[in-house]
Amino acid sequence: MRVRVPATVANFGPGFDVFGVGIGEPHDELRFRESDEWSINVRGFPVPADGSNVAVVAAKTLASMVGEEVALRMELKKGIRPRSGLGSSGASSLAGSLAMAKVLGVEDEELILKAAMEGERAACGSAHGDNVVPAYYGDFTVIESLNPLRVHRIPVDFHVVVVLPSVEIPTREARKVLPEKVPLKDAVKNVALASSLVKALQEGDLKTVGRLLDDRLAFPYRRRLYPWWETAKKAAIEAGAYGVSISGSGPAVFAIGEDVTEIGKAIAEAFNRMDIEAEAYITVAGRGFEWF
Ligand SMILES: Nc1ncnc2c1ncn2[C@@H]1O[C@H](COP(=O)(O)OP(=O)(O)O)[C@@H](O)[C@H]1O
Ligand SMILES: N[C@@H](CCOP(=O)(O)O)C(=O)O
Repeated sequence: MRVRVPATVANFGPGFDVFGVGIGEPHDELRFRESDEWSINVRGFPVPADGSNVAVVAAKTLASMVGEEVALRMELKKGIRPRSGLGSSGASSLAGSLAMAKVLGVEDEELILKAAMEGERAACGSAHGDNVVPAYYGDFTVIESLNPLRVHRIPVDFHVVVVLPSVEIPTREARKVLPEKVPLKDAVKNVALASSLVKALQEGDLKTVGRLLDDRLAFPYRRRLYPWWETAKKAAIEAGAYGVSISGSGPAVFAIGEDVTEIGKAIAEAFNRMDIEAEAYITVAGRGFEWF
C-alpha cells in the first residue's frame, strides 16, 4: 500500500499555528506493509533511516494510542526537502500515522492527526498541527483548538508559487526565537488580518487575500533568519504578486497572483542575484493526501 502526502504552507500570513493549506508539489510517498519488525528505507532527500524518522515515530504513536503492537516495513520516497518550511516533517509524520491507521483499520481522524503531531514534536519540539491538518483534509484549514481537535475547512483551488532557496532553517530553531508575550497592538493587528483573510478566501477574493499576507506574531522575531526577505518580496511584488509571505517557519517563500510562473521566476532570480540557488514549484493550493 502507498500513500502520497503533499507539502503544506503553514501559518499562511497571519495564522501562526492556525492556518495551513496543502499544495500538490513537492510531496512524500510512503510504501508500507505489516512486518515482524520495524524497518525504514529512505530514497530522495536524506532523513534518518531509523526509529527517529518521524514516519516511524507517528506510526508507533498511533499503535500505542490504540493499544496495538504492530510493526511496519516502510519505504519512504522523500520528495520534500527537510528544514524547508514546506511541512517536510509534517508530511512524513502524517504518512506514518496514515500507514498505521490503514493497517489497524483506525478511522478516528483525531487519533490519526494527534499521532502525526507527535511526529512533529519529535522533529521540532512542538506538536503544532498547521502542517498535518491541511495535509490530511486537503482544504485551507483553520485550527480552532487542538484539545479537542476542532478544525474549520475552506475548499480552495487557487494557484500558488513556492520558491525554496538553498538555505536550511530547522523549525526547532525558528521556534526558539519566538517570545512568550507579544504587544497588544500586534495581537490586535493579527486578529484583523486573520479574520479578514478568512472572509476574503471564502469570497474567492485573491487580491485581498494577498494584501492580508502579513504577520505580527512570529515574523518580526524571525525576520533576522531571513536576511534576503526584502529583496525576494520586492521581486515578487514587481512581478505582479498580490501578496507574498514566508511558508511555515521558512526559508520557503510563497506568493499568489495572476501569473504565478512569472512571479516564481522573479523570486528565484532575486535569490540567484544574492548567490542563493532557488527552486520554484508552481502548484495548486487545496491538496491533501492520496492513497495510490
Ligand atoms: N521523514 C522525515 N522528514 C523530514 N524530516 C525528518 C524526517 N524524519 C526526521 N526528520 C527530522 O526533522 C527535522 C526537519 O523538520 P523541520 O525542521 O520541521 O523541517 P520542515 O520545516 O521542512 O518540516 C530534521 O532534523 C530531520 O532530520
Ligand atoms: N506554525 C509553525 C509551522 C512550521 O512549519 P514548517 O513547515 O516550517 O515546519 C511555525 O511557524 O513554527
